[in-house]
Amino acid sequence: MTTVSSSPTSFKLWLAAIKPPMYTVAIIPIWVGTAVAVAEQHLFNLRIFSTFLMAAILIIAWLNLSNDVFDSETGIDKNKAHSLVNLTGNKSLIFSLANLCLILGLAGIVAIAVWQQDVTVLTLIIGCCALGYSYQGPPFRLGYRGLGEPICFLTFGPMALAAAYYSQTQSWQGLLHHPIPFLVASSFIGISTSIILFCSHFHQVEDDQAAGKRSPIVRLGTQRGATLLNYATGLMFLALAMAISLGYLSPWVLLTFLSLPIAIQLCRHVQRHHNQPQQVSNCKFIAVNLHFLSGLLLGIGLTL
Ligand SMILES: C/C(=C\COP(=O)(O)OP(=O)(O)O)CCC[C@H](C)CCC[C@H](C)CCCC(C)C
Ligand SMILES: O=C(O)C1=CC(=O)c2ccccc2C1=O
Repeated sequence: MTTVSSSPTSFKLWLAAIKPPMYTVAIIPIWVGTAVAVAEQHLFNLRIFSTFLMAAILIIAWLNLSNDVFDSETGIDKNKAHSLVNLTGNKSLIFSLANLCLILGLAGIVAIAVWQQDVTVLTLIIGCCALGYSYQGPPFRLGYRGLGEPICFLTFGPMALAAAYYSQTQSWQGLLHHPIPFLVASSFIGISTSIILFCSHFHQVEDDQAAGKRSPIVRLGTQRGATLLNYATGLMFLALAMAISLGYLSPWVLLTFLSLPIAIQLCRHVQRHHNQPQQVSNCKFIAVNLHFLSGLLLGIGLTL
């Protein structure tokens, strides 16, 4: 078990275990789902938005803390010094903290349901959490079968954006009349979030194989994984460009293309280092930068 000291290395390990940049995955779907509502219905409720944002951050904290707990049970994290379970040596403490985050996060969503007298948002978010659990928790552990990316697409894309949209509008009317902006925006965010998860597998092939985890990179190999990353990234921006040129999205959405250099940096980096675990290990954080900047700009573009 790793001993906890107060050296700079230990500080870095704690930072890597807590993963502050990863919390942007909670912010962006709420931001973009709300932006679609603002663009279509000219509605914005700050109390609902800020409550939803805090609840989403707590749900991501649950997801990450419980991931370390469940992974400690399969042995997949035995070489991972920046696992919170390895750092503290106290699995039940981390599990209790995870459950506290989930309860507080869901309490925020329940508050929205009570204020609005409507359980639609709560139902969608409970669905997201159940799918998040099925990714990593027993007896499902669907991530071990390579199903993480489709789950990630569905939950962080259409489901989370629909929940954020509905929390502002309390109606599906606008979406039913003009579904294209929602479909394009939610696919964009679904793909960019799945790219983060996809990139997190490149440097872990050996540990994943040893623990019986059939991640997409274990299944495809790193070279084909790098090629698939190019296609997924290209598709994301191509769909956006088509929706803008066909007049479904405002030209302001072109602002999103300011994040294209990060997409190019990510694809080049992975193409060059896909089979060098040490060098490719930071690609997940390039993917986080791409997801954050593109999502931020997409939300701004939609509301202008
Ligand atoms: C915990 C996740 C990935 C870590 O996976 P892995 O074990 O391979 O990595 P480590 O090496 O770091 O251990 C993310 C998994 C995401 C999951 C497929 C879907 C989660 C859905 C969320 C609950 C949705 C929340 C929506 C929110 C905005 C309200
Ligand atoms: O620790 C990780 O690798 C991830 C954590 C996380 O919360 C997340 C959320 C959405 C997509 C990917 C990821 C991770 O890869």
